[in-house]
Amino acid sequence: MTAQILDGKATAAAIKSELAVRVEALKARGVQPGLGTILVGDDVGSQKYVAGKHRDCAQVGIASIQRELPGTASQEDIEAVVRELNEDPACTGYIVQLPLPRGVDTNRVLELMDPAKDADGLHPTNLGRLVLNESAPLPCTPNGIIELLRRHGVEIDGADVAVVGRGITVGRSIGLLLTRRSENATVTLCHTGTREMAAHLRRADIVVAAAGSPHLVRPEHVRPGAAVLDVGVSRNAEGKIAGDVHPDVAEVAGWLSPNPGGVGPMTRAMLLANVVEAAERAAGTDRVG
Ligand SMILES: Nc1nc2c(c(=O)[nH]1)N[C@@H](CN(C=O)c1ccc(C(=O)N[C@@H](CCC(=O)O)C(=O)O)cc1)CN2
Repeated sequence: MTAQILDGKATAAAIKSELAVRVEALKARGVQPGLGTILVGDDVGSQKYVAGKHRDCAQVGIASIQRELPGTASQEDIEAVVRELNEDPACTGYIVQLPLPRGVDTNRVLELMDPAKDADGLHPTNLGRLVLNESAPLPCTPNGIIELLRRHGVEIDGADVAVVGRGITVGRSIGLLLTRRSENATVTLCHTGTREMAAHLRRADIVVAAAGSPHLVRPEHVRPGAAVLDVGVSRNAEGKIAGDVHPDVAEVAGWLSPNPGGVGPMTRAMLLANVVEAAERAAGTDRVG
């Protein structure tokens, strides 16, 4: 078997075209959505991801607001920029690029954000709303994974899903989305303390690998025909990317998201979707395009 590719790049391009129409409709009503980013430090990966977010904004007509701080910035320096974007009317939504440098209290920074401007869906109020089944911006990578599966016709309803990794951008929140009535999956969250991880993976219809551990998921871990999403990214000394999924998994899986070109572009597309939805909500209608 050779897996069908879950093409995130092409899917994200289609989503961006749909969003561009909605942004036009907002602008026709005098509403200009604007995405802010706060980048602290000089991590090459983070710089690339933030640059990509602003390229996407230009493509769909969203204004860009960029704030950069050195890796030596203090907690107070970062919080001052958060307060500034909370108050800036041109910034209709924003993100704090993660991870923040060691020593910074990430939770305190996230909690200081205005939840109405939280374009990542990572503010505790918005995560709480998700738990309570209330309307909230959805975390971008989990939402991107679901959209990627849906648009490729992979059955989620009733599926057994194994997630590897308990980070805040993916592992912690994806179960909240996948177990909603609209998705109806059964989710097992595996992590470094999980015994028999191979057995959990082998049983799954869908595997989401988000551990940041190169080639952790190997062909013998995957049920033939399963869908495998490669989310983790590790970079070697030369900056070359390795995903969490071994390339030979393509011989066993029914669907496989490439890395790069899979979940990453979908994460960015869902960020834009959150910005557009927030602007539409603020304009007094759920969808104007
Ligand atoms: N505030 C946030 N921080 C982080 C998030 C997040 O959702 N919000 N997720 C990740 C990084 N991330 C988004 O910020 C992200 C990762 C990957 C990509 C992407 O498009 N990757 C490309 C490859 C790019 C390259 O060459 O390196 C791909 O997969 O094709 C975009 C965004 C952690 N931080």
